[in-house]
Amino acid sequence: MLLSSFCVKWSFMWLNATNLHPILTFLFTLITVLWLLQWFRNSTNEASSPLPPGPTGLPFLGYLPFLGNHPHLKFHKLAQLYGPIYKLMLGTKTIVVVSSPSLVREIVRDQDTIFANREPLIAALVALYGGTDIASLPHGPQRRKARKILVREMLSGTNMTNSFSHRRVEIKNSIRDVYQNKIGCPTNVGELAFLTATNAIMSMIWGETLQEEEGVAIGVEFRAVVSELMVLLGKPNVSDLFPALAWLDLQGIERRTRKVSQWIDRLFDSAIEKRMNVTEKGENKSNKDFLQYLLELTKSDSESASMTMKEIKAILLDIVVGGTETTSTTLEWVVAKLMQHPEAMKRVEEEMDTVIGLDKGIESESQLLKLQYLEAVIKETLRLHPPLPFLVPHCPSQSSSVGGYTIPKGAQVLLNVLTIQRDPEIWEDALEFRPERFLSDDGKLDYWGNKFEYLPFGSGRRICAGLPLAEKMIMFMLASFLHYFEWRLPSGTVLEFSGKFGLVVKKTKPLVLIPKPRLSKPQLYI
Ligand code: HEM
Repeated sequence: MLLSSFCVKWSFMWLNATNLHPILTFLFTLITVLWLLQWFRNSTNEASSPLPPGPTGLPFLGYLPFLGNHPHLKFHKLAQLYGPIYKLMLGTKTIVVVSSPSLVREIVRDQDTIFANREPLIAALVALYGGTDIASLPHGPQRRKARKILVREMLSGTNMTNSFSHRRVEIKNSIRDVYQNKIGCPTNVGELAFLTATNAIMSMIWGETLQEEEGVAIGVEFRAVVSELMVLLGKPNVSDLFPALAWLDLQGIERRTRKVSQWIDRLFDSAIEKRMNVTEKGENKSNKDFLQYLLELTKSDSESASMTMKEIKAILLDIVVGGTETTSTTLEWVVAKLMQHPEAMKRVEEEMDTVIGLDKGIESESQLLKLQYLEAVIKETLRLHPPLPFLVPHCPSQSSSVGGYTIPKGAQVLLNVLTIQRDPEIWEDALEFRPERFLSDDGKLDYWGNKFEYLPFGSGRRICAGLPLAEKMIMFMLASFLHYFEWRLPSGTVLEFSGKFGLVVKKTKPLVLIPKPRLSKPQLYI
């Protein structure tokens, strides 16, 4: 019955289409064939073991027309309707959404080798050096090598301690800038956080390579570029969903991504050229920055360590793009939550007054380690507003069974952290902002993804490679912004908490606040 009514509708559409332009006729035929192939493939799978349940959608397009402007909220709603594992089609792509800790465990622990793969989409291939960056590479030796270089070299315990001074200088610069130029003025908190994070990360990567004024100018433009890239990477792209149509680039995503990535490539070229000039002159031999270390790998004889220039740029991209928007978005959500909950803000301030003191600045990492309530506030915000609510899609290298359902090879698997972290079956008063819950758990819920009910950084082989840096940066920036300044909403402003979809979900309406100094001595700001 369903099939026959579909056939009638379809023949009607077909007849109309054939009266149109021959290109449309060609497209129509192509899409029909692709859809039938997909339908046939799915029915064959279903015969062996069922695919997960899920909404049917329209022929060819699948669920695409129903996703709306807030796909993250739609995926969250569908989890409530279809349960902990559901499937939907977006064009020719199978999307599987997994929303329970026990099924996540099956994926990132029991079958991690199969699911630790990625299938980079067109925007990622264009922007991320042909998908040679850590986040896009499939599970295998090349990814292991790149990840090892990032995690063991740049983010090793020693390097994290040594790079504290870089973070301190850049955060101090931002504090001075706010004190001198923004007191009493509406200030975009996300933008401030982004510039601070970018400067701190760039300073760790290539130290003094870029001059100060050049750095500030780059920072402002860089934010626009990275924000656009995150949207382009997260947006459903017709070219991915219907590969046969990719050459048309109907939404212009490939063209826009190419433009953005050329901008970033020029930035890297300029930094690399300057670093090479400095190295040739024989300067900076003792205190190597990360770029210098990477460039030395281009000359390494060992195959397991040597890197091409393209691979180096891909790692740089992982750090500067992967580390800036995520960190600043988290910070913006945290400050927004604290503005909404003045009692929590008061407790944060009291803790800082006791640990640091109103007559002192933040000078060491050990001070930050004592700010336990602030840490709980960050964790609670990441629970309610994970910046990557579905992580980065995982893609099984072979068909596999999860929760009794087949997940076909090549499906895009979204681990629905948003729904898990707001599940009332798991969390008491799940939708309430209650940082205290992280104080009474004896530190069991950390960021390392061992408890599958709390995964803002993912879990398993693909867990965020920048986690040690992310943790330190958020804490340091946040503690500084809140210790040095008191923030208030401009009159007539209403706080709102909707998120704008992209790979990173950031606040739709930027958080704008007015700062006022908190500390007793002006010299602490200079
Ligand atoms: C608050 C800040 C951050 C958050 C919330 C965050 C979150 C995430 C998440 C959810 C993933 C995907 C995990 C998965 O697919 O299972 C990821 C991957 C990744 N992140 Fe982060 N991240 C943050 C900061 C950073 C920083 C500072 C860096 C770089 C220094 C970084 C580099 C990476 C890389 C390279 C990957 C890919 C890992 C892989 O596929 O093997 N991230 N991050």
